[in-house]
Amino acid sequence: MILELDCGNSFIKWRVIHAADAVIEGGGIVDSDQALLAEVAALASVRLTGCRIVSVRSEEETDALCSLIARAFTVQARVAQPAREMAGVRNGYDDYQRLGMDRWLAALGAFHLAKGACLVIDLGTAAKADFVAADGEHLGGYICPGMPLMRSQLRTHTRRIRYDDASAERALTSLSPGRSTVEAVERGCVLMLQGFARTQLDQARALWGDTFTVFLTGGDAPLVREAVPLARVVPDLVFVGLAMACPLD
Ligand SMILES: Nc1ncnc2c1ncn2[C@@H]1O[C@H](COP(=O)(O)OP(=O)(O)OP(=O)(O)O)[C@@H](O)[C@H]1O
Ligand SMILES: CC(C)(CO)[C@@H](O)C(=O)NCCC(=O)O
Ligand SMILES: [K+]
Repeated sequence: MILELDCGNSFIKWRVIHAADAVIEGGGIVDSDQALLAEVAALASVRLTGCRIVSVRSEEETDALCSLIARAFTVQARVAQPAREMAGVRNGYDDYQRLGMDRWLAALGAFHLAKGACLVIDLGTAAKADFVAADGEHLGGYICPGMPLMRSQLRTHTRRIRYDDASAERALTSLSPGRSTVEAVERGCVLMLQGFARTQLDQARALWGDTFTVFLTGGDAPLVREAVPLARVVPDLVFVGLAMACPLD
């Protein structure tokens, strides 16, 4: 079985798949390396034969995680590396090594699934959009603060915005104008996220008319789902690209 890891800025998404047929044996989201080891170890009957990782963390942090995995499961992790071109997609950055690996792999996965022009909207700690043309040219993209960053900036830089996570969740049962601080902030930030997604869609239409596929991924994808009804929601899009960039046998 193969352990797959997507190390974002706030969370690590993991899953274990069968090497032969990619059937998913288990998975989860954790907020630390130690929690990851505990959850993977707790998965009964797991004998890992390989591990592949995509990370947007520092090289030191990623190396440390690889060492932990090597010690705990005796497998050598393969870490996805930047490329100028892969699987028919050409990296659009002036310096291809600077493009976030999560964005690059999501773009590879999306182009593979769409087999044509596509827009990827990935809503995590940061909100990202990437454009890949029908000929595989990655045109570039956008990075904005995601929901967690918008929220924490408001909390950090104002004196009177204070609320707990439970009331934040309750506030999102509707998007009508807020009648309390928590409603005003939470709904306002969701509308920002939806506005981001709609603007990307407008750009894609201007470029490609109606012939493109929109993919929605990342932990906060559900918050904009209704704003982008055409989108294919693919929570594991980065893993699709990871398998392409790091084949194991
Ligand atoms: N089960 C979950 N665990 C943690 N976060 C979740 C979960 N479900 C939804 N979320 C939301 O997903 C968001 C984080 O998304 P994601 O995990 O894609 O971020 P990330 O990969 O750490 O960030 P980035 O991709 O920008 O580096 C948070 O705002 C959180 O509220
Ligand atoms: C934008 C983030 C932080 C999102 O996870 C990541 O893709 C990253 O660190 N990218 C490097 C900067 C860039 O993509 O231009
Ligand atoms: K991510």
